[in-house]
Amino acid sequence: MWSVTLSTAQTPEEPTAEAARQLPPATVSRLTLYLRTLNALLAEGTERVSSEALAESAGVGSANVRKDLSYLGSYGTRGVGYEVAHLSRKIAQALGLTHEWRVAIVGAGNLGRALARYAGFESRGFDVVALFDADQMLMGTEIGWLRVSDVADLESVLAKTRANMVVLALPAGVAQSVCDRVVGAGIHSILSFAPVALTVPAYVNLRKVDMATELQILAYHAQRLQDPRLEEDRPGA
Ligand SMILES: NC(=O)c1ccc[n+]([C@@H]2O[C@H](COP(=O)([O-])OP(=O)(O)OC[C@H]3O[C@@H](n4cnc5c(N)ncnc54)[C@H](O)[C@@H]3O)[C@@H](O)[C@H]2O)c1
Repeated sequence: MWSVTLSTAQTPEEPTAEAARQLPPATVSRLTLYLRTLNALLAEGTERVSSEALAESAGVGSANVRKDLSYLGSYGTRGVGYEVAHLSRKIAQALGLTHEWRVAIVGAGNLGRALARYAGFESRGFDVVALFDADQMLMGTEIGWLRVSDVADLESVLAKTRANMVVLALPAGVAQSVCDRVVGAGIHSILSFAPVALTVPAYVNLRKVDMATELQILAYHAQRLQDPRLEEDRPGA
């Protein structure tokens, strides 16, 4: 499962009580939201932000913000709030975004192509460095600023491009065997869109994106809100 180990020994500002601290998964998710907001504030030259303003823009409660940021040793100052640039740096550090993340996408179909063309990854710290497929018709074609590489050369291209993260945008039937090769090539961070359970060694971080499951969860909540027996659960009730 995804987890972030926060090293606390990097700068004098980090808490020193523990060598490393694991952030709760919900905190990790919210930190990404705060970071997006903070980066927008930085871009417009805002220097300080209150926990209330940060909470509102991230769509969470301000108590959550204070708790989440306290894991990072950032407590803000009453009446003054948080310093935007400092907090943005701290969150990026906690999320490992100060590392160089070089992402390879395997599968240059509808999804892989859309991901390869998406310009928004770079600004969030992820360089897409390679795109693979098995279809010989696609070899060498340009998608975004990448040329499709043959998956037969997976290991050598991953090494040459210094990729350290892989996205699998493959049919379910081939995902495990490609995943095994990716792990064998030394990649420890994998994001899979394939609708299949993949097995990886314990030292590999595997995340699965399943939009259909998310939609089902949304449908469940929508249906609950329509149930007359649950009147009191409705917003504004
Ligand atoms: N999780 C989600 O929310 C979500 C959303 C959309 C699609 N998907 C899944 O993502 C995957 C890709 O979807 P798509 O619409 O792009 O499919 P697609 O059929 O358009 O693309 C799949 C690509 O994988 C390539 N491929 C097949 N075997 C390969 C191999 N061994 N090595 C490298 N490339 C290989 C094919 O040539 C093709 O270009 C599917 O499994 C789909 O179910 C998931």
